[in-house]
Amino acid sequence: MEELGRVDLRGLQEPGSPGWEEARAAVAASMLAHGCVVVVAGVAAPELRDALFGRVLPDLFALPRDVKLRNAPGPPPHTGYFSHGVQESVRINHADDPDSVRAFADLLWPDAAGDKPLFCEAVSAAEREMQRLDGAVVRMVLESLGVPAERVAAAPPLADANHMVRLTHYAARAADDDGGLLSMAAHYDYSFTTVLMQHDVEGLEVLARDGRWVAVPPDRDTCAVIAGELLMVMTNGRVPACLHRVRTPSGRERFLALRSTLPARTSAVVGPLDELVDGAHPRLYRPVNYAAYARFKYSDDGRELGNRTLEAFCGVVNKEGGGDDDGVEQQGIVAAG
Ligand SMILES: O=C(O)CCC(=O)C(=O)O
Ligand SMILES: [Fe+2]
Repeated sequence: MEELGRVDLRGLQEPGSPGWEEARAAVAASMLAHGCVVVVAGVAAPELRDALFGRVLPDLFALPRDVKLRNAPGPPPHTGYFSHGVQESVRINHADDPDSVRAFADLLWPDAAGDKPLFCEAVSAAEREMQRLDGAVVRMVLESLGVPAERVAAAPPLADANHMVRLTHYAARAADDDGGLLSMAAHYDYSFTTVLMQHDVEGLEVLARDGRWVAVPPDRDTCAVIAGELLMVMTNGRVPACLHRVRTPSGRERFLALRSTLPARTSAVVGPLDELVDGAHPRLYRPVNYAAYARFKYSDDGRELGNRTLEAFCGVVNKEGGGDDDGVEQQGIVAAG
């Protein structure tokens, strides 16, 4: 049985640092098998992580709903605030820019109320930590697939990206004796990657390659890095998008901070890297405008397809001796993972 990798990335953020190659092998093995790796973080000050989960997130979600709704700039999936079942979530685009975080804080706490400096410091520190981990994981995966370093550095997840942060609250509910209740149904993220920062309360589960649901422990010094659908497209299917869900059998209230990498511009088109398409690896996806894909995924038609939207939208069925995209059916590739 193949386990999810757990790799210590402390002090290992740059290619060439001692231990990089060993860590790269472990990260790539787990990402290529499961679309997920658990990384030991420990870069940001632990007191800021404690402040984020102990004060900042509870204060944020204690605000009245109409206040949180001020941050709702667009329809799904760009919604800045949504609530569904026990889940409630806010989204901050370009959260690597301290001004974006500050603008979000100003929107929710327009006067002096609320500890805005702590909010901004804790959210920005978490974003920086998750961005560093994400950058290392993406570099390691692409390097191990043989993509040249300069292409890796220029590729959209590492350059020209929207580093989007979502902060989520799951309300407490009665403990679930048989553990069957989901707080969030199984889904793929449409991002390149998502880094998930849990804190003490269990919830994240990922589908491993052998078909088992694996709970990712909510350790304070780790983050999970999962592949989204854009990374699967970009790597021509080599990295499977990670199917994941949220299940909290203890019923405890839970907070989560996540950071997703998206293309910086909604006009961006993502396709398989040329280096990853060859005779042995025929093209699996047509280039996709990610914003159009995201709209489709959350449309009525998309919802009907459940977790098979990517293949329906841009999957290529390769025929023996084919290569003519016009005659290609738009269905049929089964999602890896
Ligand atoms: O709460 C979690 O651990 C996962 C949340 C998630 O998958 C999402 O918001 O897309
Ligand atoms: Fe997700």
